[in-house]
Amino acid sequence: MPLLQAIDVRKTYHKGATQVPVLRGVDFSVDAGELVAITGQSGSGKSTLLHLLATLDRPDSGEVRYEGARIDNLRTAARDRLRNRQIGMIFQAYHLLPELSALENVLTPVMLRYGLAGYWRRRAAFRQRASELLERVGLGPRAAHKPRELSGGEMQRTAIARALMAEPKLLLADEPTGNLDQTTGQGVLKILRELNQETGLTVILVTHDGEVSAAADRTVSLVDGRVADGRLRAA
Ligand SMILES: Nc1ncnc2c1ncn2[C@@H]1O[C@H](COP(=O)(O)OP(=O)(O)OP(=O)(O)O)[C@@H](O)[C@H]1O
Repeated sequence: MPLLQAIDVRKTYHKGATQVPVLRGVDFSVDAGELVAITGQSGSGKSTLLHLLATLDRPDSGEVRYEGARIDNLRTAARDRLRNRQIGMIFQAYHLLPELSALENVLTPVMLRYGLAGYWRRRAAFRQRASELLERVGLGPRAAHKPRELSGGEMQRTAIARALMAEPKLLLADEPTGNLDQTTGQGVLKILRELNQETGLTVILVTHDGEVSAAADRTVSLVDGRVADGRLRAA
């Protein structure tokens, strides 16, 4: 069974009298352990699709399935639980909380999941894991820094550590290297690839960077609101 499936997913935006049909029947599936790149021209609907996969928005019709069960029609509480426990997300705008240190930002998913009392009981173990994740992305020495004291690449890596804190099975990333210079972007990509290989983390990332999609197992290309090809790359 695939980990994630989109079945005839459609989405049209309405702006006044104008209709913008973006997704016109998207079908694809991703198996556990894959690293898949979603590509397509600017405006082709990549971010829209990622938001639907992340249950941040709902399709007009069609289904999104996670481990075989529909997730496109979940109620808010169930959706929040799914996002908190199964799906990590990283965005181009890092959405770090400015008043918190890198370490505290990484800890926020477990605070949300377990509540402050629950967090407090297991605080030492959580802080240990958060520190290890920051080490993992090369930010051990920056743990106490606030976002404004971090570079773009460091903020992006903090966001990756945070996305992994709750041990998700699936990581969704919107242009994870988009704002970064080439070397830093390659570093971020390398981290995602290593996590994928070492822990079996499934990664779906949106990119318009050919180098990034070339590093993926497979590319899903959006053209005219549909998937153009699901070409398998040699391992
Ligand atoms: N909330 C919205 N209301 C109306 N139109 C929208 C909305 N969000 C996106 N669109 C339109 O939908 C289309 C797809 O947008 P989307 O952000 O999914 O594309 P993308 O492939 O991620 O683009 P890019 O590579 O430029 O980030 C665009 O034409 C955009 O103008």
